Amino acid sequence: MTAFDRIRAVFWESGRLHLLDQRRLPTVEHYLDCTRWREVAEAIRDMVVRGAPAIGIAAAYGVALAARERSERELAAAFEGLAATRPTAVNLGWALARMRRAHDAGADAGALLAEAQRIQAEDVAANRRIGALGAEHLPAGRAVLTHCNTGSLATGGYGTALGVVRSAYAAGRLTRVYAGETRPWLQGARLTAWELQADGIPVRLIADGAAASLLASGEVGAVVVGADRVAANGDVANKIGTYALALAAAAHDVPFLVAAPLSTLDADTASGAGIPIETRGAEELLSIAGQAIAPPDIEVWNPVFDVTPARLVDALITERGVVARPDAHAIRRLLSAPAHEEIP
Ligand SMILES: CSC[C@H]1O[C@H](OP(=O)(O)O)[C@H](O)[C@@H]1O
Repeated sequence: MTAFDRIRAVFWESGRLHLLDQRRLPTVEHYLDCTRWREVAEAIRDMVVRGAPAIGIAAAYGVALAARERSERELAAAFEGLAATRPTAVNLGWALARMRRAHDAGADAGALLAEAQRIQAEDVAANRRIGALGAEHLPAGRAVLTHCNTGSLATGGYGTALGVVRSAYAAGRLTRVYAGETRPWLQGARLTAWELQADGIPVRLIADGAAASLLASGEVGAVVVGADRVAANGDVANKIGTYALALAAAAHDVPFLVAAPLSTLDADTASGAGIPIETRGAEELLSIAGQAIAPPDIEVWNPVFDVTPARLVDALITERGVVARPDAHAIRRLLSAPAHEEIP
C-alpha cells in the first residue's frame, strides 16, 4: 500500500469530517473529527489541514456541515468564516464559490455534501492527470528538487508536484527527490519526506540554504513545486522560499516547473502584486516543537508565501495541459478550454 492509498489528509465518513492533524506529523498520526463548520475553520487557520487544494476541500465540507443546521444565518456565517481563514490560496475561495452556486441553485445539505465530495474526487483526478503530463516533462533519469509539501497531505489525494514525482518514479523516469526542509513550518522535512519514504521513493532532505549549491552541482534535472495561486499573467504565489529557488534555477539553467490544478488559477488577480501574502505568528520562527531557537523578544518578519514572476517559470503543468513560459494568453487558454479537453 503506497502513501497515496494510506494517507488521507481530509475524508468524510460516518457523518463527520476527519482531518489528519499535520501539526503532529511525522511522529503522531492523529485525526480530528469535525461536526461543526467552526471546527473546520479553526483547523484551517491552525494548519491542522493545509495545502491549497486541501483547504478548499475542507472548507467545502465545512459548508456541508453548516447546511445540516438548516439555518440560512449559520450558513452565511460559515461562508464568511471559512473564507476568512487563510488569504493566499485561491482554491479556498474557488471551492466556497462553487458551494455557494450549488446552494443558490437550491442544493440542500445532502446535495451540498455530494458537491464537496465531487470537489475532492475531481481534485484527485486532476492530480493524476497533472502527474502523468508532468512526468513526461521531467528530464528522464535525473533527480528533482521540490519545496514544501504538495502531496496527498496538501490535496484531495496523490498530489500536484508530488503527483508529478509519483508518476515519474512509477514510470522509471526519476532517480531521487531532494526535498527542501521548508522553514519555518517544515512541510518538507515533516511531511514530504514522510510521504515519499512511505511510498519507497528515494528522498534526500536538504536545508533550504543548501538548494542553490545543489542546483549548481548539476545533480538536479528540474525543480518542481506547487502553487497557492497563479495570477492571470502567470505569476505564482507559493510557499516562502520558492522565489529564491526560481532565481537559483535560472542561474544554473535548471528547468523550474510549477504543478497546479485549474482551481489554483486566478483570472481575477491581474498579477502577483495583487496576491495577498499571509504572514503568520512569530512563534513559528522563534521555536521548533516548543523548543526556543531564538531570543523570545526578538522582532520577526514571517511571510509564509512569496511570488515568483512568470518569467522565471519554465512550464506550468495542469490537468488541461502543460504550457511553457505561462503568460496571460496561456492562462486564458487553460481557463477557457472546454472541460475535459487538453490544450496542445
Ligand atoms: C498543492 S498546494 C500546496 C501548497 O500549499 C502550501 O502552503 P501551506 O502548507 O502553508 O498551506 C505550499 O505553498 C504548497 O506549495
